[in-house]
Formats: sequence, C-alpha cells, structure tokens
Amino acid sequence: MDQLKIQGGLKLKGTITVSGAKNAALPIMAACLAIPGRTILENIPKLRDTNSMIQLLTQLDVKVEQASDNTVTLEPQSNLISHADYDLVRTMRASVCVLGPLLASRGEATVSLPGGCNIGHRPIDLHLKGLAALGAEISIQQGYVHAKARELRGARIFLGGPQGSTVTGTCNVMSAAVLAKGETIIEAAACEPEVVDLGNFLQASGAHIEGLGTPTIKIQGVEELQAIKYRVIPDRIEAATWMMAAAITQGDVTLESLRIDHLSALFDALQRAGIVPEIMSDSVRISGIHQMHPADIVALPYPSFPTDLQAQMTALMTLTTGISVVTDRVFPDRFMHAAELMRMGARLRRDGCSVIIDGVPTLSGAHVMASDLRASAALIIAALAAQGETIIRRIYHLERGYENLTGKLMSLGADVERMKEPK
Ligand SMILES: CC(=O)N[C@H]1[C@@H](OP(=O)(O)OP(=O)(O)OC[C@H]2O[C@@H](n3ccc(=O)[nH]c3=O)[C@H](O)[C@@H]2O)O[C@H](CO)[C@@H](O)[C@@H]1O
Ligand SMILES: C=C(OP(=O)(O)O)C(=O)O
Repeated sequence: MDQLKIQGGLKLKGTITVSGAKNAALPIMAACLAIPGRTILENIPKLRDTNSMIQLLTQLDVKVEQASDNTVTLEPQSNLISHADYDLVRTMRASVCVLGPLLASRGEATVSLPGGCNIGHRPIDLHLKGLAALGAEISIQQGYVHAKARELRGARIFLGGPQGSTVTGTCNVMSAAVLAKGETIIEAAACEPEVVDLGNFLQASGAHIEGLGTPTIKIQGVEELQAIKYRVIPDRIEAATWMMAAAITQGDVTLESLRIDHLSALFDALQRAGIVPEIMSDSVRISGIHQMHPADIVALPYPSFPTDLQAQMTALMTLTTGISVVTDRVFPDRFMHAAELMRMGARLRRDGCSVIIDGVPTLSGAHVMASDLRASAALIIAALAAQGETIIRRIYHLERGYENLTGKLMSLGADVERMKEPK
C-alpha cells in the first residue's frame, strides 16, 4: 500500500483542469449495458472506480476500449451474462447501478450487495422498491440481489427515504424505466447534476424523459436505445476540493473546465467563510485569502451543500477564528476524518450529526490514516496548511475519486511525495 508525505505551509499556485465527474461517469457506463452498438463516452476520469466499472462491464460481456485521452468505448457483445460478482461490486457503491440496465436489457440480474465508502448506513431498499414497482420479482439471498422480470411496466414510484431521495437509486430506476412499457413517474427523485447527466445521456440515446433536475421525473418507455457519443460533465466535488486547498494555503489557483451552475451552494458556503471566488464563465480563481471566518454548514441533497464536501469543509473550518458547526443530514455518521484532524491539532467535538469546530491558529503535521474517499481529501487539505510533515496512509481511497492527484498537487507547487507504506 502507498502513502503520501506532504510538507505543509506552501501556497498552492497555478491552474488545474477539472476531470470528468466520477458519480456521473459510473451510472452512464453502467447504462451502456442496455444500449446495443458502440457507445463512445468522453471525459471519463482515470480512477480506481472507473477501472472497476470497466472490469465489471467486461465480466458482463461488454467490449471495452480505453483511449489515452479519457475516451471509453462500450459495446455489449451478448445479453447472456447477468451476474455481477461480489469481488468487483464490493469495491464501489456505483456498481449497484448495473442492476437497472441488466434487468431492462437481459430480463434478470444477480448483483452482489454493494460496497463503497465507509460513511454510515447505506441500504438499497429504495432501489429495490422502485424496480419492484416496475414489475421485477426481487429476492436477496447470500448477499446477492436476484431480480427477474419478463417485462417491465411503467409505474408511479415514490423514492423518498428517511434522508431524502437516493442518487444511485434514482439512476437505477430511471435506467430501467426508459425501456419499460408505458409511463413511469418517479417522485422524490434525486436532483443531483450527476443524475441529470445520466438522464441527458439516456435522452440523447433515444429515451423520453421530462423533469430532470426536479423531484418529479416522467418517463415514456421506448423499445430500444441507440449508441451515441457523449461527454460526461466535470466533477463538481473535485473542483470544490481544489478550491478549498487553494483557500487554506492562501494560494492563487484557477480551476478550468467546470460547471459554475453546479457549484452555487459551495460558493455560498465559501463566501460565508470569507472566501470570495472570482467566477468566470467556465473557470474560477481563488486568490487573496488572508483570514477565514467561521461558518455553519449543513449538508443536504442538491441543490444544497453536498455531503461529499462535508469532510473537506470541516478541514477548512479548523483554521478559522471562532466556532463553526458542520452538519451532515445525508450521512449522519460521516465523520471518520474528525479524529484524524484532531491528531493534527484541530479542536473538534462530535455532536450527533454535527461536528463543532473551534478554530485554531495553526495545524501541525502528523501521521494520519485515510478512512474513505472524502475524509482522505480533508486530510490532504489540512496537511497542505499544517506546519511540518504529514504522512497520510491508505491513499488508495483517494485514487477512487481524484484523477492524477499527486501530479496535480505537484503542478501547483505542493511538496508531496508518494511512497510505499512501511511494513
Ligand atoms: C456513486 C455515487 O453516486 N455515490 C454518491 C451517492 O451515493 P448513494 O447513491 O449511495 O447515496 P444515496 O443518495 O442513495 O443516499 C442518501 C441517503 O439515503 C439513504 N438511502 C439510500 C438508498 C436507499 O435505498 N435507502 C436509503 O435509506 C442513505 O442511507 C443515505 O442516508 O449519493 C451520495 C449522496 O449525495 C453521495 O455521497 C455519493 O458520493
Ligand atoms: C461516497 C462516495 O462514493 P461512493 O458512493 O462510491 O462510496 C463519494 O464519491 O464521495
């Protein structure tokens, strides 16, 4: 296993091109299971998760070609295999997104219950409820979901759960409903840009979908989808992580190729913390930060502040002058980063689904452990600003979601070295 050594205290400076969105790329790649012919996807980030999805689709008899320029071509070879094995599915949450497309195209699916980041309770009851409403017979045996349907029929489906809607659940139900007979209405649908991107992709492939980006999605089923060329949206979470790294180091960083309209809640949060981004049509510059203010932030479903930025925001707030409260209402237990930040001198106290942060003037380098993707990103942000050296272990988590992380850090002038963990 590899670890990162970061010497903190340098101001990040330079320009970064934001990569394609992991959480849009993965369900779009999965949807290709139900699209005959060669689909060409552009802007697919080179990540551990997209690589796992390629392996999973290959196992499901999809021919995959990967070009060096982030283009991936996907072409199902037959409709005979519908078994998604534990060994691959356990490595990431989005592998559950093969369930809907498999069911729609092959009439059956056997998919291991998914893994993903260790960020709290992550059931898939809403996915299964939605697919059952479309006519699938579903059972869970020995850790696998078995789903079968001779024909999927449109239905009215309410996808709201105790914490709001479900992102991958909406993807699964939408990917199946586009090929169901008749009309499907998904209520309490997730509005995240990644769900909209999947919907836009399906629509460009011949699906009939209305209401994307709203809680009510209306779908008229079609007989077949057609292979197309499609470009995945930029990763708003990666973009925001770099903005926070720039701010905490009082650096001067410009981010290019991003969607400003996906980042409103982040800009609002940054402004409340005294960070005023210079916003252009498809780029953002963070510079001239001298003092950050405490702020109270609540992670909620889109368009509110995203849970996937909660850990990074917590890291940022550790160096303000006062008390901040960061709350996560999507994953109320997503606070594995708190104890590690405390090793670096942060003053934090967990209180239910919140963490109370008493800002300190400096953080100090320490040995810390990455526990999940965004918690690891939070540790990087803290390490960049800390005095002295930080060693972050288990960085494979970061490779799930940040393309060329070490290269991008170095290009901004960070003092970072990747090395083997000692035995
Ligand atoms: C691959 C991918 O896109 N991952 C994202 C996706 O995860 P994922 O799709 O797993 O997250 P969900 O939107 O499904 O989960 C939101 C909330 O609903 C609950 N829930 C979910 C499904 C279900 O069947 N029953 C249920 O109760 C969950 O426990 C959680 O509290 O959205 C999350 C919330 O924006 C992000 O943090 C993840 O990065
Ligand atoms: C939690 C995340 O990913 P996953 O849902 O794949 O675990 C994430 O991208 O922050």
